[in-house]
Amino acid sequence: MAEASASTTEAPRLFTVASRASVLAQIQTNIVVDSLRAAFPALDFTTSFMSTEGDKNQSQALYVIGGKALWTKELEVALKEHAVDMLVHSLKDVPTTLPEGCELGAILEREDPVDSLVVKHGLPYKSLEELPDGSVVGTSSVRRVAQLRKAFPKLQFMDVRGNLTTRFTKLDSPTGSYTALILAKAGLVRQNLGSRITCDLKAPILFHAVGQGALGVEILSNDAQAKELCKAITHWQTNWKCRAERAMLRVLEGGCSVPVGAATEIEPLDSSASGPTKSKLTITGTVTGLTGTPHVQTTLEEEINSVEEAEAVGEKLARVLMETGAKAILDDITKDRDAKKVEAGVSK
Ligand SMILES: NCc1[nH]cc(CCC(=O)O)c1CC(=O)O
Repeated sequence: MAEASASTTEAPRLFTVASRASVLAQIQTNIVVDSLRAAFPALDFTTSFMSTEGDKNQSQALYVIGGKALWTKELEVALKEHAVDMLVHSLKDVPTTLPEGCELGAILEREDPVDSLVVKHGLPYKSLEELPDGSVVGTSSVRRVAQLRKAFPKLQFMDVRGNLTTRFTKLDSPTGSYTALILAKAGLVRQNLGSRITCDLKAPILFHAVGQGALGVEILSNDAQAKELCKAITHWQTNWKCRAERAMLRVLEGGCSVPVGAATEIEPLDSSASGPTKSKLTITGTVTGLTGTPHVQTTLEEEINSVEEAEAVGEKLARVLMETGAKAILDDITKDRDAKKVEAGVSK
């Protein structure tokens, strides 16, 4: 703790922890600041919230307005200008490759990473199986639609954008067209809306997104003090699992808008160890065609001793997936998207 405080000749450093201005982002930032304060009671922390391009542009499809960097770019500018010290992100929204000079300093303990079903207020259904034929299910994730289309061919999946409040208003409106929404459980729970969940959709029905449910803290690579603070709030099991998932996605070259799913478990093999220790990592990766087929899925189970070894397992998993059909699926999607961009008048 003492090493992290400023030298006695200078004023103590105030750490500004920043994120997007959405309700969820603010809640997540407060989780990070609470952990920092608990670990470093003598240091000063404050928060800063800014709206990003992704928050402002809610009408155009995500593949038109750009990739994942949409949510992080403005924040990274503030980080690089030293206007703020740490950025809090939903890890699943963080690109697998960060800009030069930035890195993920911390990954905090994951909430349940699964997706959940929320049914329109007043309707008696609990699960996707119970929804009447033709029901409209709202989700803007190609991963969810691709994986669910084959098992539920009689349901219609429709895009829904906006923050959680907007989405719930659209769902519950008596004249609205949605019968249900699929959302990440973690976001619902963190916003105290867990009571609206009618069921969880887990593997093997639906594999969650890479990094889903975990918080990531981005810092400048040359900020040794921030790095040390981040190390103290990192949950090593979540870190190993999510680094493996992200390494897989990096090799698959997918952003948030590719139908890649994951399910990861880690079992420490030395139960007496309190920190990172030899563990059994079990990771499943999936890549699904946009219509539900083809679907490739592989599970690797390996003993690992470090986060680097976790990443190596994720990379290996991606290579196996690529060789067994993922490459054809992803190439197809890229072609299709480029064609749509040309139609929409956007240069690639
Ligand atoms: N893409 C939007 C997004 N980014 C993170 C979350 C929820 C929290 C999380 O997964 O960590 C959500 C909403 C959702 O997918 O329902």
